Amino acid sequence: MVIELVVGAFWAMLPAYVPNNAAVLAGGGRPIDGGRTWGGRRVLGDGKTWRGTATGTLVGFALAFVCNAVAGPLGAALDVSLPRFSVLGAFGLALGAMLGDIGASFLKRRSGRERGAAFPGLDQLDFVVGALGLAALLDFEWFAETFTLPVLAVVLVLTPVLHVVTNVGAYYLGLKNEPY
Ligand SMILES: CC(C)=CCC/C(C)=C/CC/C(C)=C/CC/C(C)=C/COC[C@@H](COP(=O)(O)O)OC/C=C(\C)CC/C=C(\C)CC/C=C(\C)CCC=C(C)C
Ligand SMILES: Nc1ccn([C@@H]2O[C@H](COP(=O)(O)OP(=O)(O)OP(=O)(O)O)[C@@H](O)[C@H]2O)c(=O)n1
Ligand SMILES: [Mg+2]
Repeated sequence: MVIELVVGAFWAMLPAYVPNNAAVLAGGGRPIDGGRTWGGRRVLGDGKTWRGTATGTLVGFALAFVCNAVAGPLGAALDVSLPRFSVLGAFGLALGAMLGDIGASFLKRRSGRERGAAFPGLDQLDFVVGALGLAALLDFEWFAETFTLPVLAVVLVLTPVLHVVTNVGAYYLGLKNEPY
């Protein structure tokens, strides 16, 4: 049924959703590009740091094991079947989410956008493409079992909505400088 599909898709994406939240909360320090420029513009910019990337990846990866531990009782209480994460699948989702976001910053700088500028569409889906791509690359069997076509369709519709809601929430809580 639809509710089970939406809850399952949200659950399967949690290790990809949380890394960017954690990076915002823990970010700062040395930028990944070390201040280097390409074509007169920063390669990535000060918004992509080693600390944010490492913390985001670790938090997303660790969350997958918490999810695995509670999926049984929580699924039973909600009367839904919640997907489990393989080690490589979890790592792919967490690191891939960070890499997707970093890739988007690279594209933003190449297209002349300064740090913090919006790139509608890319901002909402960069981490989804990175997360699903790396998870599929690292553990395709688990990926194909978990991210069936209906689940992928829900992820593509649900994520931009959640991204807008969390970013506007984080902006009004003073955690982000821009509401996107
Ligand atoms: C475990 C840690 C360290 C933090 C978790 C805090 C938290 C409240 C997580 C919610 C996780 C979640 C399920 C999010 C799904 C939505 C999603 C697609 C998020 C993608 O991340 C966006 C992030 C950075 O965006 P960008 O790098 O692409 O620019 O947005 C910023 C988020 C934060 C700074 C984290 C804290 C956010 C809040 C406290 C916002 C308050 C949230 C609401 C009012 C609504 C929450 C709604 C949902 C969907 C649960
Ligand atoms: N890999 C990352 C991703 C995010 N952040 C932190 O989270 C903040 C918000 O993230 P994001 O919106 O992705 O970065 P922007 O500063 O908007 O930069 P960009 O335009 O390059 O996306 C960043 O400023 C930075 O403090 C980080 O340290 N490392
Ligand atoms: Mg931003």
